[in-house]
Amino acid sequence: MTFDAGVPAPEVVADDHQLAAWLAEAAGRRLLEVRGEGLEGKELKDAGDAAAHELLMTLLATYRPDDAVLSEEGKDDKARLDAAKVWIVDPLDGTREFSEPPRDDWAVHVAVWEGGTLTAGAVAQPELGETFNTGNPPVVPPRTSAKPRIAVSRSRPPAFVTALAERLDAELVPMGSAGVKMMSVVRDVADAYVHAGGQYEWDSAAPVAVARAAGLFTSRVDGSELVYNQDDVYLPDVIVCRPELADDILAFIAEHGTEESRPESG
Ligand SMILES: Nc1ncnc2c1ncn2[C@@H]1O[C@H](COP(=O)(O)O)[C@@H](OP(=O)(O)O)[C@H]1O
Ligand SMILES: [Mg+2]
Repeated sequence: MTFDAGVPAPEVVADDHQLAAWLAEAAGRRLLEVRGEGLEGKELKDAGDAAAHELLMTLLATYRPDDAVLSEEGKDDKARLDAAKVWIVDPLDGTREFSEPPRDDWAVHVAVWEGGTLTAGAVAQPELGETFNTGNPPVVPPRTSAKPRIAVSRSRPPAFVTALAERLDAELVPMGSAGVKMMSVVRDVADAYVHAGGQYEWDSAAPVAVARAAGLFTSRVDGSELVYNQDDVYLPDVIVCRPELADDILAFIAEHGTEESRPESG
């Protein structure tokens, strides 16, 4: 089967925000197609990772031939460290959930890094028919829950987040994909996503760009800035939350640490 991504309009090609959204949406369509091919388990995971990566690499080579790319599924070309602009992509975030139809908690991440900072980003959630992006930043609705809700990994929730939830009198909302969890804060499905113990730049770059554009608080768990396009792309912790929760979350972590978080389990 030959997938047809279509052709982006000239104004889309001319704008990083719009191109990021178009690319994430196209890769999402490709992933929906792969999901319909009858594969299961590891075969479905591998097919999804590969198909979305290959499509994004082809499209980026076509529309941004001069820019560098850092992809979870590609070889890390360190030329990106000297590049003016780098596209940081996670072709399929929440691979585990992608392989468990009809779950909808998986995403495509496309971010742009330029001059030391994230300048654009898009997170597609194909099963929701939504592509959150910095070109048309989402408006965070008023909070509908008096009790804070903390989005947490469904397969490997860090132990300290359970303690944090007790302190804040919050409830945990388990779901897959780092991008889906950050967008859940944008969508008022959760009020915070707090993670430590392992992750890479592609897991957070695009959703952090979108969350910032939507006015949410973003940082490392020690309150320092999230920094991208580093030599070592391991970026193990992140907070995305409604601004009014940031002080309490940072204070709890400063006091108790994140030590109990479990190491990578695959
Ligand atoms: N401890 C850890 N070490 C490395 N990567 C981690 C991790 N915890 C979560 N991640 C990555 O963050 C993403 C979201 O995970 P989770 O759904 O458990 O919250 C997944 O990305 P991928 O699906 O792209 O591999 C996962 O691999
Ligand atoms: Mg990922």
